[in-house]
Formats: sequence, C-alpha cells, structure tokens
Amino acid sequence: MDRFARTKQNPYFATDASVGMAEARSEIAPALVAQNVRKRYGDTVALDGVSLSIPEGEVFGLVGPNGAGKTTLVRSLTGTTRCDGEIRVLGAAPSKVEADRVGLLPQSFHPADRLSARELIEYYAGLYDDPRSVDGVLDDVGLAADADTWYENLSGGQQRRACVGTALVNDPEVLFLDEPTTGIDPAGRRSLWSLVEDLAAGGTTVILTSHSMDEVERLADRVGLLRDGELVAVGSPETLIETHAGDSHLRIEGRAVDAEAVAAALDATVEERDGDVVVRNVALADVGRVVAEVEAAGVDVESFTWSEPNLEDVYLRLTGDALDETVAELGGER
Ligand SMILES: Nc1ncnc2c1ncn2[C@@H]1O[C@H](COP(=O)(O)OP(=O)(O)OP(=O)(O)O)[C@@H](O)[C@H]1O
Repeated sequence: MDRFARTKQNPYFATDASVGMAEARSEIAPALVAQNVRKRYGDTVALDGVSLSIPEGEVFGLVGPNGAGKTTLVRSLTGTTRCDGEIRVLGAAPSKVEADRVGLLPQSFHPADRLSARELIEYYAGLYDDPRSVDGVLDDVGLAADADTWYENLSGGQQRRACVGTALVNDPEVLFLDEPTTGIDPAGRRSLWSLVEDLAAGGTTVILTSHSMDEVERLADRVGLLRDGELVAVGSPETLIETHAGDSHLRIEGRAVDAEAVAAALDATVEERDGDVVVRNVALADVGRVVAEVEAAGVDVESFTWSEPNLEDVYLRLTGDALDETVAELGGER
C-alpha cells in the first residue's frame, strides 16, 4: 500500500494546516502503547516497568547507555522476546499484528554472505504478499550501483544499508530501527536520515535506537532515555535540552590548560572534562570578554569552542556519565 494514500485515509490524520504538528499528533491514535513492561534475564532486570505511548507518524528516539535495555525493549515491542506488561502495536498484541505492517532492523543481523544485495532484498520481498519494488528499495538505501555485489564483498556500511533495506520491503506502518547507522560513513548516514525523514513524512511511525545524539536530535520528534531498564525522561529534543541540558558553555582546549588558573582569571567555577576546561553559562555575547580574560592571565590555550547545549548534554547529565567531572571552584559560582 502506498504510504501517502494510507496517511490520507487515516481518519485521525489532521488536515488543518493551522494545527501544529505536536497538537495534531496528540489527536492521532497511538501506533504503539506499552504499559509497565518488565523483563528479567535471571537476576538481571533488563526492563523495570516501562510505559510509553507513540502516536502514528512519530519518530521516537530511544537512547541510553550500553545495557540500559534498549534492545530488550525493541524485542519486547516487536514480540521477539517474552515480557510482562501490556503492549499494543497498531491496536494488537505484538505477536498478533499482521507481519506486513511492521518492519524491524535488529541490532545484530547477519545475512548469508553469498547473496548479492539484490538477492537479499528479493528474498525478504518474497516473504510478503504485496512487497515494494526491489529496485526502489535498493535505490532508497543507496545500493542501486552495488546491487549485484555479494554481501560479503560490500563494505561494512553498505552491508548495514542492505540490512536496512530488508526492513523496508513491506512498506511497514511501524518501523523499528535498532542502531541503523552503525558503521555507515557520514554521507551514507545523511542519506539514511533523509530516508527516515521521508518515511515519517509519509506517515510511517519510526522507533529509532541510536547512540548518536546528533542523529536522534535531528530525526526524533520525541526522545526516551532509558537508564537501568527505566525510562527516566521522555520529551521532544527541545524540551529535554531546555529542562536538563544546562547552559551554553565555553570549552578551553590545550595540552595543559590549568583549570585553577582559568577559574581565578574569571573568578568563576569551571569544570574539567576529558582533559579540557569548561566554563558554563557563557552567553555568545560574552565569549570575547571571557577569551580576553583567559589570555590576559597567560593560560596556555590551543583553542576555545563555544557550544549551545544539546541532546548529548542531556544524555550525559541524566545517565550520570557527567558526574565524574572535576570541578575547580575559586571565587564562587558564576
Ligand atoms: N539474552 C540475554 N540473556 C541474558 N541477559 C541479557 C540478554 N539480553 C540482554 N541481557 C541483559 O539485559 C540488559 C539490557 O540489555 P540490552 O541489550 O537490552 O541493552 P541495550 O541498551 O540494548 O545495550 P547496548 O547499547 O549495548 O546495545 C543488560 O544487562 C544485558 O546484559
């Protein structure tokens, strides 16, 4: 079925252009609902009561540290592992949804080496009654020119693109992508991002797991952050950044930047991060003055980088990975 036709036929789809997308989505029936999902592997609690609702047409980014439970959640939502709790995908239990309505790119996927990219996509297309054209899928994932190359002779990034293609052959309404761009070069990542944007524009609901915060910030309408099996934050990237990321900051890089000397020069609190010194809450208009003060104090600096807060800051704060920053405090808070 054509995605655009499907979207237009959707009785919940808001056509009033004056309605904002977020408001429009809140009117749309959820594509996926999970309530109190729990999963244990022996003594390991992989999911500890996860609840979420994803409206149709949303790109939902799922992030969290290694072992947080992302893949277990995707497996639970797709019915590929048993779990406790309630899950509804397109109104039905995961194991009862028609297979051609859902697509899944698993994190680990190892197709046969001696199949060409085309044969691989053809194989998956053969599993469905009404698949997309194989050439169209190859084109979408940027493999048209390498369609006849054996899987084992494709580069790592091309292999991953071929795997993405297998999840698209049935033109799914709900698409799970578990780390789709791992190993793909920057140009390939961007073309896959455009593909996800096109799918979402056509009404596909996408659940995207990724360790790449720039990818999630760019693609996701909302982000869920998993930590130790719990969803600790859910919201749009903008809201999460505003709520959790803190202020803009200036990073001072160099082989031996003296944090205490910077703190003394600025009469401010500074932090040490990965060998650099970070001054928080520096507005763009103040950058020139701060740089001049640090240079006037004779601090040995190689470069200054000013950044607005982003999703990575949210991630580092909420996962606790930022807690081992050392704080050099001289002269009180800024
Ligand atoms: N088949 C399994 N048997 C036993 N324990 C498992 C199994 N699968 C996952 N786990 C455990 O469950 C927890 C969650 O794992 P999961 O793979 O869901 O995390 P993740 O967030 O996807 O991690 P990553 O970012 O590394 O892919 C981890 O502690 C992991 O060791």
